[in-house]
Amino acid sequence: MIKISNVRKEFEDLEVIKGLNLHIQKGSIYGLLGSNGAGKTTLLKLIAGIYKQDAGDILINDEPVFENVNVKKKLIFMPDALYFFPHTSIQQMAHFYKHIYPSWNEERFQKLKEVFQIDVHKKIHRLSKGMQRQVAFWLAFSAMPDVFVLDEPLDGLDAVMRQKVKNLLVQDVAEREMTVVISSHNLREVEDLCDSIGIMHKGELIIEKALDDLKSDVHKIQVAFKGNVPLRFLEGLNVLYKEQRGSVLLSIVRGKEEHVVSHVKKFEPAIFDLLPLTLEEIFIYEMGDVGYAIENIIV
Ligand SMILES: Nc1ncnc2c1ncn2[C@@H]1O[C@H](COP(=O)(O)OP(=O)(O)OP(=O)(O)O)[C@@H](O)[C@H]1O
Repeated sequence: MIKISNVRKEFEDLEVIKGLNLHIQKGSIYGLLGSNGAGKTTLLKLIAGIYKQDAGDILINDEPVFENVNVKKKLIFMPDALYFFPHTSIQQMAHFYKHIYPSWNEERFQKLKEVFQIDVHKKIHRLSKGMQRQVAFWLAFSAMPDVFVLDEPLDGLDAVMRQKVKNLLVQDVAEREMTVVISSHNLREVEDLCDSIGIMHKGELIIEKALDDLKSDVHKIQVAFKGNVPLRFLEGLNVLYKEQRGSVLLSIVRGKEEHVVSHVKKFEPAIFDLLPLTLEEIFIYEMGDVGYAIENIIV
């Protein structure tokens, strides 16, 4: 669906995207994570055809996106800083969208009044930040895009509205295979929503995996032994991090769960817990691996 091959982008001699490759399946919700300044917004703007890459290809359904009306009429980009025409009402903006997006669904726009409950005659620039964000979603969902690219989209929405918007997103993915690319620093939200994850750092994609694979590959283990930790205990494990807290040894290990469990049990620990890592913990570990670490990653 979305295919990015060897893409590079520079701003004034600063290489912001460094030969990046990415493949996003149709009907997938792809979460783009990364450190500040990693290049996420730049990448999203390249995918949306707002920026032109200096090298490489960006294809949506096998067509280049930049200055391609055919692709852009089926794609919506929601930036982190929203922009609406000044002095325009929701109704007028809907009218504008109707002429831009051939798949605009007026019935859906009317129906979504029940969800968003804002007077369509209100001038958008007079609404609160969160309400403006609601209007952006309202218009986007009514335009029925095939591809929805969102940069930090849920910021500013209250918890109830966040849930409603997430439900609408998931519904569009399930019912008509909309493809979603979403960047966020809220990892819990990404964990709820996304099926695939890409982690960026300094213009590169350092990890790209299905969320389930990412989570089943790394574990947190807590063990305690009657005496000292047996000498060869850690040797058979792929240890990413370890920390002794009193008699308990906490470690993060990579590998299949069955292998980890059978290895640990051979040493007959007095206490043994194997816990899944949250996406937040995986993110922090992976960033640590590329030199972007904090002191203590076990929480
Ligand atoms: N229009 C621009 N002109 C010059 N430099 C830019 C421009 N846009 C982005 N950059 C630079 O590109 C780098 C990546 O910025 P980008 O906004 O893509 O990062 P990000 O991953 O979205 O960051 P954050 O998580 O902090 O929002 C930064 O060093 C930024 O200063």
